[in-house]
Amino acid sequence: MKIAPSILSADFAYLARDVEKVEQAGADLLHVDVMDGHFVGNLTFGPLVVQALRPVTNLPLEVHLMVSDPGVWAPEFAEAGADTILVHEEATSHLYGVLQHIRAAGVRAGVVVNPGTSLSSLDEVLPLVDQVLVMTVNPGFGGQKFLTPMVDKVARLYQLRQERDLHFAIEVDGGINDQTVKAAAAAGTDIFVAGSYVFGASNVGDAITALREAVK
Ligand SMILES: O=C(CO)[C@H](O)[C@H](O)COP(=O)(O)O
Ligand SMILES: [Fe+2]
Repeated sequence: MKIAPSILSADFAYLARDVEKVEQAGADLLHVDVMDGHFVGNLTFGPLVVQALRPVTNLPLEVHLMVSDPGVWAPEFAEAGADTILVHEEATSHLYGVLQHIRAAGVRAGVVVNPGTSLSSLDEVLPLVDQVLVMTVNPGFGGQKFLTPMVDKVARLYQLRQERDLHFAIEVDGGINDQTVKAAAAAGTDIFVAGSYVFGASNVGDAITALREAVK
């Protein structure tokens, strides 16, 4: 399993310090939630924050684009040093092209589905992506409750991957803690985003260890 702490729940006044903490605690990658106040009702980071983080960590940076114009912003985040860029299916009518452009820039490309979006809408892009992110909360805010019905969606995605002999990583995002992680893991998740559970803990190392222990 890979654990991707979401810096949405970090202390923004001490971002580099918090990133260093999770890196030392054994996080596998860093999840950066980019929100534009339009696609979702919250505003967070721009490419300059990714550019600032790049030299302070060796962790791969994955950018979760919750913006209305992913085709406009993806190149900016690629340039800023993103290793993976995740684009919402719901955000663009040019999903295939945006994913192609991300890959052409030498960056891993992923697609994201909101809880209400069917996996069938990903049929044509699955062979093109390195990662599929199943939202397990409605996007926009950290600290929300895990949507249990999404476990079945992950299981169906896992099955689809096998049937079509594809190799994308399966990721979940939202409401992951030492309990919800179990069902998500059993359904076939490879990468677990965790924001409030990790950064809200008194010891981030203990929180990351608890996630790993929970799925053993
Ligand atoms: O994309 C997100 C919200 O849109 C966040 O990555 C997600 O909510 C993580 O936070 P938490 O683990 O606290 O639920
Ligand atoms: Fe996210």
